[in-house]
Amino acid sequence: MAPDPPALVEFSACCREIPTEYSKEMKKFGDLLFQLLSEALGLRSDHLREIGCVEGMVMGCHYYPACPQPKLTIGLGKHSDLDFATILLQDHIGGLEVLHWNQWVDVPYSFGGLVINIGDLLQLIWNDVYISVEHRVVAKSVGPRVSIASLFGTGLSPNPKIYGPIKELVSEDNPLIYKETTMQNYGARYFEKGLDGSSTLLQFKL
Ligand SMILES: O=C(O)CCC(=O)C(=O)O
Ligand SMILES: [Fe+2]
Repeated sequence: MAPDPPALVEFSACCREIPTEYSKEMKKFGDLLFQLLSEALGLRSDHLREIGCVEGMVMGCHYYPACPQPKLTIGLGKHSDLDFATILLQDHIGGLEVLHWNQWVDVPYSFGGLVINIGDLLQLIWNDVYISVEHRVVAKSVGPRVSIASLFGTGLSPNPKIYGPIKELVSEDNPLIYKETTMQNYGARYFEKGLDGSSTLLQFKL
């Protein structure tokens, strides 16, 4: 949906306006979110925007049908997002879980609530100051469940920008952990590996 949103005719007539409107609001919210994240790290408030963290946004719309045998299947396997950050809207069915101290913890549905997931590329440029969250979606016997993920990053689209740990966040106490990469290269490694439960970040450790 950003930087080049698809032409309206590419959407089915029934879902032209709401997703377009929603993506515009998410883009605005993304601008604010990355300002706050910059400030939280003691950087200038426009730091993350200036290096292009809000330039690209992909919207992933998920549909999980009700499952007759939820114990035998999984909605979406364990992974961390490859982008800078994701703003996630889930519905009342729930099922999203995050891995915390090796335990799966439920992320309950909250009316009007948005879940923010830090992605791999933010962990890389933050040099592990904050960690990209591993998460999954368990199958449910009720449903369908619908969720919309607004992923900030340009994924596999050509983008020459090079990303590496932000200088201000590297110190004697927090030495350089990751190699530099483009988003496209990171995305290619991420998809090549697939959702096997391990982190693509390991391939970028120095
Ligand atoms: O459906 C969900 O709640 C999670 C979706 C997700 O993890 C993703 O799009 O990366
Ligand atoms: Fe995800």
